[in-house]
Amino acid sequence: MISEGKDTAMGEPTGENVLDSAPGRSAAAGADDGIAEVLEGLSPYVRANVLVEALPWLKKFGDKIIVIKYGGNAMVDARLKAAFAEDMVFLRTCGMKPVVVHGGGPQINAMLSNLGMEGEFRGGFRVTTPEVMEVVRMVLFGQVGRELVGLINAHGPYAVGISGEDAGLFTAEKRYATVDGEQVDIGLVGNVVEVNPGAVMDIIDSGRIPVVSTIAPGPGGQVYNINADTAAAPLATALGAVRLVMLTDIEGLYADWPDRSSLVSYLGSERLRELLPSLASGMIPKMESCLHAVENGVEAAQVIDGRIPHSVLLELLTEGGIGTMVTNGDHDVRKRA
Ligand SMILES: Nc1ncnc2c1ncn2[C@@H]1O[C@H](COP(=O)(O)OP(=O)(O)O)[C@@H](O)[C@H]1O
Ligand SMILES: CC(=O)N[C@@H](CCC(=O)OP(=O)(O)O)C(=O)O
Repeated sequence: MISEGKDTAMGEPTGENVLDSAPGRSAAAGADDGIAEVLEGLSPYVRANVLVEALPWLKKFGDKIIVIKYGGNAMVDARLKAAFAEDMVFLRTCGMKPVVVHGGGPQINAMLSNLGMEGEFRGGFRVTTPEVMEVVRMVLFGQVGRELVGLINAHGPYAVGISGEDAGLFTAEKRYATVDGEQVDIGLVGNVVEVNPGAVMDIIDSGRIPVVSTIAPGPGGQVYNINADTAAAPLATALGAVRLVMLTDIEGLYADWPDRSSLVSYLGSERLRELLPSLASGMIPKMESCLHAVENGVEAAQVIDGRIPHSVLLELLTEGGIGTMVTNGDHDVRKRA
C-alpha cells in the first residue's frame, strides 16, 4: 500500500502542511484572485454544502476507473498543471482509480523547433518521419510524462509512468490521414488496434495512478506516434472505465461552431455521429474518441474546459458539471443555458 501523509517516500509534509503548501491550492487561491478572502466570507453552511454536494458523486464513482485525457492549456500553464495533479490525487484519495493519458503536441513542436526540425500536420495528425518519431518518443515519455509524474508525486508516491511500448500495453497499426477526401501517407502514425491492460491494472491495483504516454509498437516492432485523444478511448474501454474525461481549451462542444450560443451540455451518440462531419480541427479526434468510448461500454464521455482550475473535480463531483457529456443512445442535444 501507499503510505500517506508525513511518512511518504517523498518525505512530504503532514496533511496540514500539504494543504498549506500544495501548488494546486495556491493556484486556486492565487495571489491576486482573492479566493481565500471569498472562502473566508462564506458561511460554514455554504462551505459544508460544497462538500455535501459531492457526496452522491463520490458514492456513484466509488472505486471505479476514470480515464482522463490531459492536454491543452492544463498542460502548459504552471498553475493549471499543479491543480490537475492535485485533482488526480484527490480522486485517488477518495477511492477512485484515475488513469491519465497525456498529450504533448505543443511540447513536441517546441523541441522540434529547438532542433531546427520541421513540424508539419496533415489532416490533424503530425507527419512523423523516423527522425521526428525519435523526438516524439523522447518528449512524450521522457519529458511531458516525467513532469506530470513529478507533479502528482509531490503529494506522495502515487504516479507511475508507462508507455504503450511497456508490457504490450498497446499494439498499433499504421494509419493514413484524409486530406480533401484523399488518403495521405503521414509516416509513422498509428492507431491503437489492441490493448493489453494488464500492466495498467497492476499499477491501479497497487493503489497508484498510471500516467500513459501514447507511443506504441506495431506487430513488427516499429514504433508509431499515436494521437493521445484517439488512444484514450480504446484504453478506457479495455479498462472497463466508467468515465472518459477529455480536457481541452474550450468550454465544450459547440453544435454549430463557431456560434457561441450553441454550446452543448449533453447529447447522445446518435446525434454526435450526425454532428461529426460538421466538426473542425482538434474537436474531431476528441469527439470520435467520445463516440468510440460510449459505444463500447464506457458509461459517459466528457469534454471539459481545462482552462478552469480543478476542472476535473468540477465535472465529476459537482451538480451539472461544466462541459459536454456524451452517452450512448439517441438522446437529443441539450444546450447549456
Ligand atoms: N464544434 C466545435 N466545438 C468546439 N470547438 C471546436 C469545434 N470545431 C472545432 N473546434 C476547435 O477545436 C479546438 C479544440 O481542439 P484542440 O485545439 O486540438 O484541443 P487540445 O489542444 O485541447 O487537444 C477548439 O479550441 C476549437 O478551436
Ligand atoms: C499523430 C499525432 O499527431 N500525435 C501527437 C501526439 C501527442 C498528442 O496527441 O498531443 P495533444 O493531445 O497535445 O494534441 C503529436 O505528435 O502531436
